[in-house]
Amino acid sequence: MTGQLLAGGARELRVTEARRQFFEEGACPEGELPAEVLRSWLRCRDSGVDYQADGRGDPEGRSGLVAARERSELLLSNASGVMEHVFEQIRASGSMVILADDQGMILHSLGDPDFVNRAQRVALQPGALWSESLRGTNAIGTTLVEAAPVEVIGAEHFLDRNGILTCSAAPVFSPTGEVAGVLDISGDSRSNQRHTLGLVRLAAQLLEKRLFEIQYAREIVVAIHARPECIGGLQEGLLAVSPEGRVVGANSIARGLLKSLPAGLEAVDFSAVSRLAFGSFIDRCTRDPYALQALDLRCGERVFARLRGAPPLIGMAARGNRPAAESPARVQEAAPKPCNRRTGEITLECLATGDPRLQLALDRAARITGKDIPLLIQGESGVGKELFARAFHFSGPRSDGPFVALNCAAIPENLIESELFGYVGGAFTGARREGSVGKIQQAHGGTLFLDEIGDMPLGMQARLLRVLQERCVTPVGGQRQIPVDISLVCATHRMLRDAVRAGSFREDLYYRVNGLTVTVPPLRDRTDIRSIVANILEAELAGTPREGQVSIGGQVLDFFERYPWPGNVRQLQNVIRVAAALLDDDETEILPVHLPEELFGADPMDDAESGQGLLQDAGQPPRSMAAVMPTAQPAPLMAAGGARSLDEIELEAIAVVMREVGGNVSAAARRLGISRNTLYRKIGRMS
Ligand SMILES: Nc1ncnc2c1ncn2[C@@H]1O[C@H](COP(=O)(O)OP(=O)(O)OP(=O)(O)O)[C@@H](O)[C@H]1O
Repeated sequence: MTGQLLAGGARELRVTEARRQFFEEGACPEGELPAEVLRSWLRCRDSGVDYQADGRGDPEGRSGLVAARERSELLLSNASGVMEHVFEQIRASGSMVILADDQGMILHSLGDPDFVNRAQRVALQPGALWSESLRGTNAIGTTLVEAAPVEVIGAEHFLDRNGILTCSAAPVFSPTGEVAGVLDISGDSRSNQRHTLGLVRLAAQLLEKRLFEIQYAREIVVAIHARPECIGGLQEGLLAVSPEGRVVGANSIARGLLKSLPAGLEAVDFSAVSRLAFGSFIDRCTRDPYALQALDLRCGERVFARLRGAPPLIGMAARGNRPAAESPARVQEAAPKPCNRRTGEITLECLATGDPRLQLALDRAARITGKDIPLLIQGESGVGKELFARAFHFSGPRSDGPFVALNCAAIPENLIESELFGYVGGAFTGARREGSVGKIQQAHGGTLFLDEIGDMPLGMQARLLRVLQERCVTPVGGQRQIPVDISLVCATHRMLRDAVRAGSFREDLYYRVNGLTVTVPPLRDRTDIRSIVANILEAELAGTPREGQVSIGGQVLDFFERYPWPGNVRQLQNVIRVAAALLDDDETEILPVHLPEELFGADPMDDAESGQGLLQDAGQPPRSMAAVMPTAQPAPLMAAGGARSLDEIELEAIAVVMREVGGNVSAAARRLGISRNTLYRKIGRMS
């Protein structure tokens, strides 16, 4: 403390001497004063401010104050809470907290009565103008000029009469980057506190944040910071972005991070500050609203980012690359989107590969896109119901909105409620402090896909019905109803009508969810297997060096067309994935040898023992891959043309053993005394 006093005393002496040199000798005492104070002294001298003045600058009349307060109403009404909070920290320190507008007019103050009386003697009170041009160097006026926090202690004030003050001030920036006002803490020059400037800076940031949140309550707000742990705290940068991807607001921290935002923000596109397009950012956030996304900025820095606010805003954003007023009819006229099977962005048209039953379902679904009619998709497991639902979503006017899927059979009954409806912070033990946004809300502006709706618990069915009727959702533990705008698509592998009869599915919900019912046929009944295979292979190899290089052998395709596919398209997809992975570097055709072992007869439906097999009757579905192995009739060692080659004999031996073991490669390898890999290689030569 004594040290601090001594340091304070030495500083005072230095400033007194600098003052003498400046005013009496016209010198510029560099190094003796903080740079911003010296800059200010020079400005004051250049503009003719009289440092000995004492009669100027009395408070404006009451009408001036009323007008100024009206002009800064938003600032004033939001500042009082912050000011009270700051005042609590400095109470009894002989100080006051002051809010001034962007001209330096004091709008409001809170202070210790003792100091308030003394402050009034120098007109530090509401209604007084503390611009630098009027009162010389002072924390409020100089902060406005410098647009940065400033501390002015004792004799550093330009006017002699203000030497009794010590003042610390920080600018409050508007969300468009202009200085909207100044927060200041002033006290007796003898009681300068070291941390005051830090405190007033924090308070200004808090106020800025509040103003930002109010102004952009309806916009998409993105929180950013270079350090992930700062997101959610006072230090986070905030960006407000319009649904079209235009940055319309940024707090001062975000401006610091982005480096090149102009004040006023006219026409700044998100892509001008970030390398990741706004639509892609929104997509990532929609997939996981709580994950931090890394954003590489155009200025070369990397920050972490998270969407703030309720997901309804996400929906609006995602839709927003097109004007809100655009009619569904026009949207449908737009050029069809190309299929992207890897990202799941496909349309109903992409799914039309020639099967007449599926075509009927596609045509009917296409007629209701953009209409408020719920779609119910029926079909066995793995037939492509979710893919159908996605295609329906991407074929309609909501295609730029989120597609949010929930499998009602895959999550425990006690979690469905919070997954679907979300919850507020502290709603139950183990709940996240910040709460969680449910799938229904996440789907706002887009499509909610409820897979296996028939497995939804009855209690949940009642709540879902209410949401569908009222178009509002109330998170678990919350009171507020949040409006939602969703298109509903449900899927089930069982007959919902039977579930209604059995009492496990509510009849009223049944009628709500099946506006239109379509059925996706099982793979064994489809006539377009070759097209599906081609699509799967293409998607599987896309982006790899083998893209477009691999084909599927005729024998394998024949087998695929006759196999019953109990696991439907999902099983077929796995088979092709494995086969593609088993290809050697120099192989470009998928052959029987590349197919997974279970298709070779390990299957319980294996028909090897039934005597059926290698030579199938046309039209008879094979039960195993053994059925498509080459015919293996034992042949004599000597043929008509003389002794046969060792290769031929070896291949025949393999074919005989394969037949005996019903196509089971492991068993055949054991019996032949060679490894499975060697056997695979040799079988490859046979095909
Ligand atoms: N026509 C198709 N072409 C290519 N791949 C397809 C096709 N139909 C479905 N698939 C693929 O098959 C897999 C299973 O499809 P999907 O998940 O849509 O089936 P589902 O009927 O919803 O399954 P479940 O009943 O188990 O939920 C997915 O990986 C999907 O991409």
